[in-house]
Amino acid sequence: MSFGESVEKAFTTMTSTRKIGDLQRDIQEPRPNDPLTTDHGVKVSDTDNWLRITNGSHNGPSLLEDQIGREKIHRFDHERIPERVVHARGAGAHGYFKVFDDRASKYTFAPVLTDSSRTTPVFTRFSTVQGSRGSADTVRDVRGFATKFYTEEGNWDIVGNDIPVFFIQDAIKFPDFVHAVKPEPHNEVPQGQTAHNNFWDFVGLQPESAHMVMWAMSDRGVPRSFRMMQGFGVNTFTLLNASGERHFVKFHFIPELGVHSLVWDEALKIGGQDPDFHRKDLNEAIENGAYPKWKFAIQTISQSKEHAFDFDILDATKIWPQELVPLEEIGELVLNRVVDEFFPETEQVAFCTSHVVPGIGFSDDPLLQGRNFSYFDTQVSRLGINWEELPINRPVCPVLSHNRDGKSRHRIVKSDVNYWPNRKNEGRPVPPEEGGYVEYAQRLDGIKKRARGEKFQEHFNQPQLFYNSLAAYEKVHLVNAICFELSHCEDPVVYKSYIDILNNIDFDLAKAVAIKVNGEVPTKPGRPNHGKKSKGLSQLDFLPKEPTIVSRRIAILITDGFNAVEMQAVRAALTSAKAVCYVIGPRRNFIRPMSGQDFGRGVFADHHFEGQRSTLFDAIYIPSGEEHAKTLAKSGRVVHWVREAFGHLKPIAAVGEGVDFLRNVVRLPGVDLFVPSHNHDSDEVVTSYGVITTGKYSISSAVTDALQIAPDTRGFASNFAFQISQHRCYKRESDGLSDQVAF
Ligand code: HEM
Repeated sequence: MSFGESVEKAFTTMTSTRKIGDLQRDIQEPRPNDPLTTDHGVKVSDTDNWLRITNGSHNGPSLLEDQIGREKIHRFDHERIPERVVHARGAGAHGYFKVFDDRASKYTFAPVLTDSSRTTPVFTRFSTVQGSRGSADTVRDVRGFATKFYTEEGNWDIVGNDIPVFFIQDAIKFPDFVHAVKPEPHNEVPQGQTAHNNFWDFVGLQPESAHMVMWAMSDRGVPRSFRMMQGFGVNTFTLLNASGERHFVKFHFIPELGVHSLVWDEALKIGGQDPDFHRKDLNEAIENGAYPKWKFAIQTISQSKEHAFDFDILDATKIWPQELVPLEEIGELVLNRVVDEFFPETEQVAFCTSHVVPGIGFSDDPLLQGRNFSYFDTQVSRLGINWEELPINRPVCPVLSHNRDGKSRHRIVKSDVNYWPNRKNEGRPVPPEEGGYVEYAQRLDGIKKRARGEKFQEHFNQPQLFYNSLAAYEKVHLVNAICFELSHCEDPVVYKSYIDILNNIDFDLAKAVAIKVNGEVPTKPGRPNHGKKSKGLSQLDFLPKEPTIVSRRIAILITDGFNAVEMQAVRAALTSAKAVCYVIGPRRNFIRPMSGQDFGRGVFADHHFEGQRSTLFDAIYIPSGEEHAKTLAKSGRVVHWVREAFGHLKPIAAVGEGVDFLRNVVRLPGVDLFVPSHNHDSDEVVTSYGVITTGKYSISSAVTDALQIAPDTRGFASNFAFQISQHRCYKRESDGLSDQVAF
C-alpha cells in the first residue's frame, strides 16, 4: 500500500481528510520538558547569554565563535519572505468539498465535480487585495476567496474573489491597475484603501473598470465576515464531458449564512478596535463548531452558444445574468479546521489559476490567460522554484516528474534517469484514456494583433444592471461610499472626472455624488438607463433560506443588581440556537445579581465595558434590575454602546428596568417601547425598528417562547432572534432614525 493510500485509510472522517493526514508527516507537537536543540539537533544548554569574555563584573566582547548565538540570529534575520504582491493580508482554513450527485457529468468527467462518494480535502484562503500583511481586515476592498482542492487527479485551484467581475479585461493591464490601487509611490499612502488620487485617476480613465467599481463601492466592499460572502471564480473556465463536448463555466460559492456586510462607520471603527476582526471571526466559528459552509454552483454555456449574448462571455468585467444562464447547485464547501501554524500553512499556500485537472480547462478569456502565467511566476519569487513541494501545496496523489533540482528541493527520487524518453519507461506520459490531461482540440482562426473583441468595448450596460438591482438602502450606501472615497482625492481633475463615468451609469447617481464632492453636476444623463434588473445582485436576495442566529455574537450588558435569573433564561434560549453570548460588565469578574437571587459569587463577565465596543457584536441585550439600570444610566460608555448599536442598525433587546434605561437615558428616536401599565409584570413583547422590549422574562417564558426564529412569533427571545437573523434593521436608516443619534 502506498503512503498516500495508507494515509487515506487512516483518515476518513470529515475533519481528518486525506490532506490533514498528509500534513501529519511534517507536524511537530512539542510536549512539556522536550529539550531545546540547534537546527542540527545538538541540545542547547543556554539560549539567553552569548558566549563572551567576562571577568565576572564587566562584559568583554561577544565571540563570533558562538555557533549557537550565530545560528539563532541568522535564522531570525531571514524569517521574512516577500509578502504577496497583492492579496498580502489573509486568513485560511482547512475543510472539504463534496458534490450532491453526478448531475454535472453532462458537462464534465472530472470526478471532483461528479463523484458523490468522494470527499475532497480543501484549503481556502480569504484575503484583502490592497493592504500589506499587517493591514486591517475591515477596510473597503475586494476580498480574495481562493480554494485549493486536493483531488485524486492533482490539485485544482479556484482563485476567486467575493465579487463576480474584475477591474480590467486584459491581464497586460494588471501591473498598471495594481500600481494605481496600491499606496502611492512618493509617500506610500494610503494603507489598505482605494480612497486616493491614483486609484480614482486610473478607474476614471479606464471605463472597463466601472462595473467592478460599483461592486466594490457597494456593501460588498465591507463584508461582515468571510463566512457571509459569496465566492466567484470570476474568469470563464471550460468543462469537458466524456463525449468530448465542451461547455463554458463560471464557478460560484453561496454562503449558508446569507450575504451580509458591515456598515461603513462600523468598518472604520473596527479597523482600529480590532484589526483582526475577520480572521478571528473565522477561527472562532470553526472552534465553536459553526463550520462555515457554501453551496457550490455552476453556470454553463454550451460551446455553440458562445456568441449568443450581447456581451462577450469571455470578458471578466461581465457577469452572466441568472435570468439568461441559471445557476445549478451541485455541491458544498465546508471549512472545519483551523490552521496549526500560520506561516507554513496560510502564508506558504500558493494558488495558481493554471492548476486544473482533467475535465476542467481554460477559455480564451484574456485576463485568465495572463493569470495562468502570473501565479506560477510570482510563487517562484515568493517561495522558490520548489514551492509545490511545500507541505501545504503538495498534492495528495502521486507526483512524479523529470523536473529537478533548484533551491530547497525536498523530494529524493531514487532513479538513474531523469528525462523522457528513457529505457526504463519511468515517468511515462499517460494517454487520456488512462487519465492524462488533454487539451480540447479547438479550431482557431484569426490574425495576430494587439486588440480586443468588439463586445469588449461596451462598459456600462452591466453597471446599470447592478445599480438598478440594488435595494434603496444599498444605493444610499453606494453613493456614500463613492463620496467618501472621492473626498479623499485631493486633485480636482480626479474627483471631477469620475462624475462622467457615473453619469453613464445613472443620472441620479452622478448628481448625488457630484453635489457632495464638488464635481460638476450633470444636467442630462450621459446615456439613458435601460432600467433592467437582475436577481442575485442585491444582498437582499441572499437572506439564509432558514432564518438562523448560528454563531452571531450577542453582548449582554450587566452591572451589579441585574436580574440574573432572567438573563440566564434569555442566554440559554439564544445559546440553544447556537448564538455566542458575551457578558459585558463594569469589570472582568463576578457581577452580583439583584437581591434574593442566589448565584454564588455572581455571574462572570467576559469583558468590561471599555475592553470591547458594540461594533464587535451583532446585537445587544439589556436585562432588568433596578440597581443595575441606575448604574447603567450613569455610564456614558454604556449609553454610547447602545446608541452606537442603534446607529449601526443592530437589534437591541431589553427587559423591565432595562427598557426604562432605553426610554429615559438612551432615548432612541421614533421607536415604540414596552410600556408597563402598573409594573413590569407583563411578558407582552413590543418589536419596533429592530428594538425588542418586554416587561419580564422567566424560565417559564422561555418554555412557551421555544425559540422559533420566524417573523410572527410572540416570545421575546424568538423575536430578538428573528431580528438578529435578518442581520440589521435597514428601515431604521431609511426612515431617518439612525441619523438622529450621535454615535
Ligand atoms: C479575475 C481576476 C482576478 C482574481 C479573481 C484574482 C484573485 C486573486 C486572489 C484570490 C489572490 C490571493 C491568493 C491567495 O490567497 O494566496 C490573488 C493573488 C495574486 N494575483 Fe490575482 N486575481 C485576479 C487577477 C489577476 C491578474 C490579471 C493577475 C496578473 C496578471 C493577478 C496576479 C496575482 C498575483 C501575482 C497574486 C499573488 C499571488 C501570491 O503571491 O500567492 N491576478 N489573486
